[in-house]
Parts: sequence; structure tokens; C-alpha cells
Amino acid sequence: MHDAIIQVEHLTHIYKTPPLEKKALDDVSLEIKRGDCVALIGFNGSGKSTLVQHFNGLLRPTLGSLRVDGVDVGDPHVDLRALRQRVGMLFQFPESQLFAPTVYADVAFGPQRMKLGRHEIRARVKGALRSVGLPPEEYGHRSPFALSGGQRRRVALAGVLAMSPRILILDEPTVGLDGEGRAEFYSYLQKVRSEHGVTIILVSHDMSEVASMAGWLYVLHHGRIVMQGEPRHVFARGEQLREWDLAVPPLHDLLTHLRRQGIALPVEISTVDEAFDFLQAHRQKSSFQVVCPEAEADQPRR
Ligand SMILES: Nc1ncnc2c1ncn2[C@@H]1O[C@H](COP(=O)(O)OP(=O)(O)OP(=O)(O)O)[C@@H](O)[C@H]1O
Repeated sequence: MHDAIIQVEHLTHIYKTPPLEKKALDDVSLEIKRGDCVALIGFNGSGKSTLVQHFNGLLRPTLGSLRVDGVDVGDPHVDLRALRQRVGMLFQFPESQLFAPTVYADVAFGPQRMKLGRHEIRARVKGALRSVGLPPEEYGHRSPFALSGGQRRRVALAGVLAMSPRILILDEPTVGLDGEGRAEFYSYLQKVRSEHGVTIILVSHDMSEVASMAGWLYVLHHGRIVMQGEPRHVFARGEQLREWDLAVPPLHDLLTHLRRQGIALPVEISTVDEAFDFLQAHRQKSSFQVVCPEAEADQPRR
């Protein structure tokens, strides 16, 4: 496909740590289009990290092939340094890698290593900090260690963005953040995506979390892609997902239950609002009623 930024064909990866061998990926094929946001979902040890480490050449295929942004990652003669600058990776707990005395210095570290000019570095650092909601005038001079957990993580994201990656890989990006920190992180990630047009790959155990961002999910199990599709279609197969130890978002469990009760909810429904609108529109035809507790609570008691 001409606009694929990542093409993986029959990729197998075997870790050879004598005397043991571990097949971590088994005949994986996929294509990710430029500008898309996809998620790799799977239980512990299913091969997610092994797969994404091929995307910037940290690992090379044992068998099969992959091309990333036009580069043949499997070719041992290819120098992958340029590719690594185009593929930004944010590992779990990235804030633990922050080290500089100020937010500005931390974000500037990557562009400085790229040997860019002073003006370019300044423009990139300021732009990256603005993208993650930390205006440089306010946060640039502060110590990253004096910020909240969520803000520190956004500093780490700005550090990757300042390298102007074409592909951004985020491994469990919100693990350890509270609900508010998670929501904030994803809203800035959404902003980054629209502003920078970057291709995003999310790695997670938590399907409900990535569903709001990702347009396509790949489910990994024992190193194989066992299911893929739009989140709403994947979630509709809850029983199968549970067999692979994956939790289905609670809304989708409820929708499945209602369908079993004979309410013909279309598979396109994937948010609470969509479910509510559908039930409202159909209540005339059906024997059930939609009760809105807030509206009820507003009524004076008789
Ligand atoms: N360096 C290594 N040497 C040997 N085996 C490894 C190595 N790294 C990972 N593995 C094994 O390969 C398999 C896939 O691991 P991987 O880390 O890719 O899974 P994962 O889905 O990312 O897991 P998690 O969600 O726990 O991070 C696991 O069985 C793991 O134990």
C-alpha cells in the first residue's frame, strides 16, 4: 500500500539467550498508514514491546521483513541512526528519565544531540512545550521535579516531540497516573496528533483507555495477531477477548448484555452518549423506558 508508513510481513522474532530460545513474535503481518493512530493490545508477555522495538530498529527480525518510513529494518547493512530520530519512543514511566535542572534544558537535550542550530532548538522546544500544555514562559525555567506526575510525563512527551518524529510510539503511556492525569495526557496527545500529523502507536493492556484515540486495534496473544479491527468491532467480541485475559470496557459488556436481552443495539454504538441516544430514539417502539437519574433528581418530590 503506497501510504503505509510501517509494513510488517511475516515477522518472527526469537530471543536467543542460551541455553533457552523464546519465540516472542510468530509470523506477524500488519500495515500502518501515515497519520493513523493504532493500538497494540495484549496481556503480559504477548509480544507488544518486542514488536514496537522493531519499529525503530532496536531489534531486527529473525524471520520476515519490515519497512519503516521507507527503511528496510531487516537489512543488516542499513544504518538505522537516521530512522531512530524519526521514530520517537516513550517508554513506561518516562518521567524517570528526566534529569536536567530545568524543563527547558530537558526538552532541548534531544535537538541538541541532533546538532541543530540555536534558533531551531529554541523554536522546537517552545513549540513542543506548548503542544503539551506547558507554556515555555511559565514552565521552561522550572525544575521538572517540582511538577506533578502528569506534568512530568508531558515534559517527557515534549522531549520526544522536539525531535520532530514522524512516528510516535507510546508504551503504556498513562500507567501510574490518576484518572485526571490520564484524561489530560490523552487530550494533549490528541492535540499533538492534529497539530503534527504524526503517526501514533499505543501499546496497552487497557482497551477502554486507548479506544478513544485509536482508530484500529491489533490484539496480540502469544506473539501472534489474533484479532484486529475498529475498537467497536473488536469490543463486540468480548467473550473471545476474555479468553485472552483482556478486559472488555464496561460499556461494551453492558451493550452485549442488552443485546442478549433482545434490544437490537447496532454494533456502531461505542460511547455512552451514542447508546443513550439510540435508546431514547427507540423507546417509543419498545417496552423499555430510558430513565435519566439526574433529570429525576431535579424533579420536586411529591
Ligand atoms: N530480552 C529477552 N530475552 C528473552 N526473552 C524475552 C526478552 N524480552 C522479552 N522476552 C520474552 O518474550 C515474550 C514477549 O515479551 P514482550 O516484552 O514483547 O511482551 P509484552 O506484551 O510487551 O509484555 P508486557 O505487557 O509485560 O510488557 C515474553 O515471553 C518475554 O518473557
